[in-house]
Amino acid sequence: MSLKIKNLTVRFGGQTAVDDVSLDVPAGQITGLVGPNGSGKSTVMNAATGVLVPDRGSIHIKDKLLHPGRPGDTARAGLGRTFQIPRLARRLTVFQNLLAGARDQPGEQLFSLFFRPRRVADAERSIEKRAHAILKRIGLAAKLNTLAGELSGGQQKLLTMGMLLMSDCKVLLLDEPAAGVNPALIEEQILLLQSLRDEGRAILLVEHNMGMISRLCDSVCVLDSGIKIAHGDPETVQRDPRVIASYLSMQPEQAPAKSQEAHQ
Ligand SMILES: Nc1ncnc2c1ncn2[C@@H]1O[C@H](COP(=O)(O)OP(=O)(O)OP(=O)(O)O)[C@@H](O)[C@H]1O
Repeated sequence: MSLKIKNLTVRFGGQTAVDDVSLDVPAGQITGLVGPNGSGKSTVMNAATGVLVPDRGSIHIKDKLLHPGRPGDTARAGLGRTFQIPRLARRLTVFQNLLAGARDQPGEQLFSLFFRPRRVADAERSIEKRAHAILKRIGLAAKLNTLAGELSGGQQKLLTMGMLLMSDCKVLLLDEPAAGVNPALIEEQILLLQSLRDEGRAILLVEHNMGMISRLCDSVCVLDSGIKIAHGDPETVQRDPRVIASYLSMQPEQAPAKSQEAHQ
């Protein structure tokens, strides 16, 4: 299942945050979305998830046009996202957070709850089984009873990815999964993302960590002031003079070299 963003333009008042950006996020690939702070990456993500209605352009999943401003429809179509700051129920356990990530649980419907109790119990057992398998996969099996708020930042990010897997999202938008995460957990994230790609999921990865981008991405799209200035394989893009110029004009704390240091 692929994601296509066509001719996206988003304005905030007089400011154009994203200017006629088109982007394909194919199934079975990891597509990077990079650019200096304020270049429009989150705005693209917000338009793709349907929480933001663009001034122009359209979003398609598996060639089906999505109606802007209807995030519920977008989620049902199989798209899920994580955030720079993980959104979790911090006072629930890791396992409870995962269970909350499952969609279409029959126990949520009063009719099923009262008149089809066996079906509800069977569904709950299968959801719990899936949650255990996902816990293993994200490396948090030993933490199932830990409160989500007590996990490290990196573990919280792994948990939010696990929640997307609970709802079996086929298109994953990941917002800076490596930011503030220790190098050992970044390695776990990389292995997880490679396996998700190999399963045929489409992944859009927003990340300042250029080491992670180079290792993982099949292609990279670079934004600068809302404009797409380059798109291609990571090596070619990093040698592109417009990309170099764009990053050279960044503040030192945003520059890719710093992210690479954090990665090493
Ligand atoms: N809700 C909003 N209202 C007004 N301006 C906004 C809004 N959201 C974003 N912007 C502006 O749009 C531009 C693009 O912002 P955006 O957050 O998409 O960039 P970004 O590349 O994700 O940045 P960062 O790397 O810091 O997360 C910025 O100039 C920002 O100030």
